[in-house]
Amino acid sequence: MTVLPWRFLAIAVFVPVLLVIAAAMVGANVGGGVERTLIVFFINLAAVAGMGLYCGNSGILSFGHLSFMGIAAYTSAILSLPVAMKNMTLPNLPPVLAAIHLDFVLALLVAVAFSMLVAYVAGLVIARLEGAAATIATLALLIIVHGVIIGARDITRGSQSFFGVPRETDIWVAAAVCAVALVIVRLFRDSVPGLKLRAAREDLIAAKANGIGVKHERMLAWVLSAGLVALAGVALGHFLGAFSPKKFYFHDTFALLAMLIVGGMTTMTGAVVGAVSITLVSEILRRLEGGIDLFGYQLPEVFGTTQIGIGLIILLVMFRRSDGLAGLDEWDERLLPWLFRRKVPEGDDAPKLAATTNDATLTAETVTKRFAGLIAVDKVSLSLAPGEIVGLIGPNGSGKTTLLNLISGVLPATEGVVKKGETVITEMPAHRIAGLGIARTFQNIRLFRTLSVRQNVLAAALNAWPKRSVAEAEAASAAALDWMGIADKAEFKANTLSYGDQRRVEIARALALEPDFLFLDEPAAGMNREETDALMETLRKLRDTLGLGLLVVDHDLPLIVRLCDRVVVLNEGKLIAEGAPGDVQKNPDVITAYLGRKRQDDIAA
Ligand SMILES: Nc1ncnc2c1ncn2[C@@H]1O[C@H](COP(=O)(O)OP(=O)(O)OP(=O)(O)O)[C@@H](O)[C@H]1O
Repeated sequence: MTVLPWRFLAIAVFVPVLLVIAAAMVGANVGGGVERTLIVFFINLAAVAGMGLYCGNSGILSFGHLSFMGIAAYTSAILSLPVAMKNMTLPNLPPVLAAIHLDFVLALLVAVAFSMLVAYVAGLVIARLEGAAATIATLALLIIVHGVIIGARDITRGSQSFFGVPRETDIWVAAAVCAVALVIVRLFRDSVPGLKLRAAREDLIAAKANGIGVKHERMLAWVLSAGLVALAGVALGHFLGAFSPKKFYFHDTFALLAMLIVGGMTTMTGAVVGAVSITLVSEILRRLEGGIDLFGYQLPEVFGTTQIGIGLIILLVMFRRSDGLAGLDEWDERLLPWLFRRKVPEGDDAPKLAATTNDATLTAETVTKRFAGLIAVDKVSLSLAPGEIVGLIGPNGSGKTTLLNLISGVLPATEGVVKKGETVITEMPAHRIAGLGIARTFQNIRLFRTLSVRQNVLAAALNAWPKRSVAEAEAASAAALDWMGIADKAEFKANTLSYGDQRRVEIARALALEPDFLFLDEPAAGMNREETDALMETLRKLRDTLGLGLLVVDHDLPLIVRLCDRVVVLNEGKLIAEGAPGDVQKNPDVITAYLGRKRQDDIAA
């Protein structure tokens, strides 16, 4: 399922496919060295794009993908080797394998499927890991697979060259492999799992708090990307005709990673730019490495020039453009931005957020949170009814944000129970709690910074429960943006907006989940008085129109007093007062603890 209309994506993939076909035609006509270089280029590009599908969308760099290239190349080679040849070169091959002889296409399909199966098994561990741990695990995978290939001598000829592989990869096969990889990578980026993964890549905590659980999406990206790299591996094996395990180890991992990093690993465009740049630079440096004649002066051979040169290019790109030469946008997003502008119906046809039908109360019963020696929240009980606006106040460090984190599942409670109606949600992961209709914003704005405003909100809207279609989620997103008055900024990147607008996007993102309860952590921070008043008006309207229960944390006391039906006061993790804003304001404990003696005098005056 894609989050962009198919006709847009058709344009986005049509151009690169056309370029691949054009390049293949040139290569086929010119022949010789150019054709060979182009074949290798297509195969490398397919592999880099495949790696980018996982690395770019998840934000996790992988050192392990060459293992899938190796697994696929060996599998396809063994399956397609003629039986007589196998008897001669692999006398100890298990009988089942010795008797099999598949044609190229069938061998390719089996090899890719087998590689994806291995990826799935490895993914049970790797796809659950985050950040550096995941990257290191992929490195371990590369080493393990390399060891297995060398160790399985009867099947792979160990570290010796595996030869006699039918040479089936011509320029058209390589071009087809490349085109398939580019199309799948581009489509995945704007698929529902692709958008969720990219959101989680930008901010995992915010993603979870907006209902985005990425376990399945990460596994899907891992297995799909392994499949594409495997496809490239089969093509490579049947192009070379002979290879050894070192072809699928560190040296080539470095070369492909260089393409990925230099081009930019988050896009298909980046894969193309990276593959073109590194191929060109490698070709030039390789010639230099062998020593060249420069205007009659013979330059000496300098071994290692290619590696050093590529290393320097990586350094330079990281220094000047850390997102890679192609940046974070696809070519179509950059050159054809009008493709992505959406017309939202207006007037009576304008999309609307549905009013909540929830009648369950949210309750926290004696919840406690201990951080090592510190008790941040100490046996606090709190309730929030549908349609109620509750203010949560207290001095700095009194435990307000921690309490929101406990109820929304961002932090596990040390003790206590949180329930929505009769449903206990204390042990639930944050994304499931969000799916149950409990949405929130953060004190330190947590947007998916490099995604557009529309994508930020849509990524959340897709997780509302019961499940809805992309069109319904888009309608909810448009309505949420309209509520917060930022519909006209839908195509802006979130990190380009003003502070106030970023806060509004965060609220719109939470609203797009069509929640029953909404927690706002300092929603007016950074807004001027006019903006704060407008926000208050919107929040009140949200309650009146949609029936939401709102829990608002803010240091702006006039806002809290004017907005809230009830106020809860924390001090040093303990609940010290609760009641109508007017009563709480006069409570001596609150005045002492929260406002201090000086303000006490001010208020009395
Ligand atoms: N992850 C954490 N690890 C250790 N201590 C923490 C953690 N999060 C919060 N604390 C501590 O818990 C206490 C309560 O912090 P919390 O952020 O909930 O207060 P707050 O009332 O929201 O403060 P503020 O108004 O300044 O945002 C503070 O002493 C804080 O330092």
